[in-house]
Amino acid sequence: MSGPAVSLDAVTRRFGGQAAVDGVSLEIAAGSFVALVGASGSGKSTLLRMINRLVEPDSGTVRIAGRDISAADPAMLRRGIGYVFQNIGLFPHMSVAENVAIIPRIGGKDDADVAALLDLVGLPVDYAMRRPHALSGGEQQRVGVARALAGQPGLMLMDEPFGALDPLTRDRIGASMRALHERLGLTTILVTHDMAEALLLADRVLVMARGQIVADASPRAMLSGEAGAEAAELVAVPRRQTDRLRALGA
Ligand SMILES: Nc1ncnc2c1ncn2[C@@H]1O[C@H](COP(=O)(O)OP(=O)(O)OP(=O)(O)O)[C@@H](O)[C@H]1O
Repeated sequence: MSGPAVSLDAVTRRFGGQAAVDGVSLEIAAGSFVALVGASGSGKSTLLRMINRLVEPDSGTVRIAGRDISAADPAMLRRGIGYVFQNIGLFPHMSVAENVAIIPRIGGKDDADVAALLDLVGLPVDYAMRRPHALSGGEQQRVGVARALAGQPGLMLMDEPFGALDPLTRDRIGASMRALHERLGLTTILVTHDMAEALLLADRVLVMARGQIVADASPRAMLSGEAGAEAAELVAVPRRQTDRLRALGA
């Protein structure tokens, strides 16, 4: 099984005359893991949210598995797409199990196998009866991932999902997301501010600036400086940190 291909053709979205996403054309291969990086305000979230129609483009076409999504019913469309974002917003009055099961229930699908989903995201099964407030931030994000997976999506859209987590937890959840991506044959698009995370998790890194894709390369090509000045500037940050750490340890 493989998640769907996603394609954008000259997609533009303006807010108050300013283009947040400016004529972006892009082909994302089925089953790939793509990271979207770039400065704050460069248009990453807007681009991502046009793929599940939380934001509508002013012009251009978004296709999933070759189908123009503007013709789809937005609710139906979202049933096939997992969406995880920072501070996922679990329902506080519901148990973890109820939070996870709500997506398939809304979608009219069979009940979710909550135990299997918790296991998939690395949470103990006995967490199922807890309320969200009794979980750490990282555990809540894992529940958010389980909830997003409950509808058995082929496509996962992740918007800074690990942003509020400590670095160790972030590293662990990132690695388990990559493993889940492989295991479930997903297509994954991850928005992140962390270039090291993008380089370590993704097959392909897209750099956005001023609403456009200004670099598009594999992590290896990004690291070797073949992806242009904007990418080199971003890659320089983790590289400088690594050098400084190495110097400290010497
Ligand atoms: N609903 C909205 N109304 C008005 N302007 C918006 C709206 N959503 C986004 N924008 C503007 O569009 C631009 C791109 O925003 P977007 O959230 O896509 O950037 P981003 O790269 O995801 O930023 P960040 O990394 O800070 O999350 C910004 O200038 C933002 O202020």
